[in-house]
Amino acid sequence: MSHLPSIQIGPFTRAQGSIVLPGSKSISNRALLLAALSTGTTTLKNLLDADDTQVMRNALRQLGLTVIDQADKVCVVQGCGGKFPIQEGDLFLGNAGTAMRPLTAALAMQGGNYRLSGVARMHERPIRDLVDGLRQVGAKIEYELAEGYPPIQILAADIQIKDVVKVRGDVSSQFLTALLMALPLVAKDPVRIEVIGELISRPYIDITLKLMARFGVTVACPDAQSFVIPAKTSDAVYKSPGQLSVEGDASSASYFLALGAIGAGPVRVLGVGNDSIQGDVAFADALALMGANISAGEDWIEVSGVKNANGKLKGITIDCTEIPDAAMTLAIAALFAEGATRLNNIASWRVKETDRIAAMAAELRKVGAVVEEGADYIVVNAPSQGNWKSPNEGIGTYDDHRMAMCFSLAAFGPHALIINDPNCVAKTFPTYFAEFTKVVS
Ligand SMILES: O=C(O)C1=C[C@@H](OP(=O)(O)O)[C@@H](O)[C@H](O)C1
Ligand SMILES: C=C(OP(=O)(O)O)C(=O)O
Repeated sequence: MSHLPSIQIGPFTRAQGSIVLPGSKSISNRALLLAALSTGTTTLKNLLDADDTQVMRNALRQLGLTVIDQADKVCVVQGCGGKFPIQEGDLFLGNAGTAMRPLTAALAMQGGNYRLSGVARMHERPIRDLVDGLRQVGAKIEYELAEGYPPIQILAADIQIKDVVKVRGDVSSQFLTALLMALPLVAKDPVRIEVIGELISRPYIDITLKLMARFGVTVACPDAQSFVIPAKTSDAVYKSPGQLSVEGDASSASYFLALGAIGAGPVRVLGVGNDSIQGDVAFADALALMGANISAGEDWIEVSGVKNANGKLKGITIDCTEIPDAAMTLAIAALFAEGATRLNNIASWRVKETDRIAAMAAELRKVGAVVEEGADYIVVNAPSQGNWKSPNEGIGTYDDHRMAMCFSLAAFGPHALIINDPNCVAKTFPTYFAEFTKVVS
């Protein structure tokens, strides 16, 4: 997508309306890979159409899969029964963690030769814990540039499955997700994956387990740190469920829910609700703690203003380990809150699309907020009366879709705001600004 240098938006005072959410990135990329690895044909409905899912689809096509995009966000995948038709390739995976990490593990099980690379930032995002996990079962993986980071080369190897595979879970949950999805391809006997140390972003593991179950593989969880993959009973482990509907993206929902609170609402998101399998729906609970008026049904959530007597949100202290992505939206909601908002346990922000703690602190300060940042936390105090600013150079977005989407909400301050490189939203939500414009005034 072409990159618009910048846009000017706001100032806005009202937000009202409803939005049909694009499909969940996390569910879309898992479903694409599992459909590719399974026997049978899978029709995926409401698949996210964005950069992250495009690189996954392209990679699968390069590996010899038939992946057909149809009208109305339907995508049909013909599964290969576990063995990719093409056993070599040079795959470009952009900045999609949900493509890079799971594909690394699935390809390491294939016995072929592959190279995986991405954009410059992807080459600064860690993958060592996953590679260490895969090496325990005999995978041959080499780092092309810096040790511990993509690009990587996967070399043909004889996979020797072990009873126990250990993986660290404190840098990214995507390493465990990748092992969970890949090891059933080779498990002649049950394999136990043991998580060493803390497991962050746990709700994403639950998404993985639920989707694997939809494709016929049930993982047992004897305790919070252990996952037992069953022995494969036939050559093809994953079986297509036929059809799968992708929920709306709960992280994308967070911007509109926050709008409903700061712009009086009501703003309703359609596509996620009480029945969601995504951890980021808990963002609505965090917003409720700040004083927002929330209601929800099976597949919708609505926010209509704030119930606090002074009509303002109030600052909270909250552990964000389970909602790393939506937590960024809390940092922006803090601009409209009375009292400090402290987000704890967000160390993983530093290894995502950009160093999100540093980026968030720098740009929040530009609009006048008083910010304290630490290794794994951020404290945000709203600009005091008369101290809101609108930087002439614009708000930097650091090629991070969430920075652009978050800072669109800062246009509810007293000034118009320039957002630089707004098209970086294409990673997960290409139509974000068009949808945003429909609900704000
Ligand atoms: O597995 C997933 O779909 C994701 C896991 C999370 O990453 P970490 O586990 O690295 O926190 C999240 O931030 C990312 O956007 C999507
Ligand atoms: C961290 C994110 O992406 P990724 O899937 O690339 O890790 C994100 O979307 O906020």
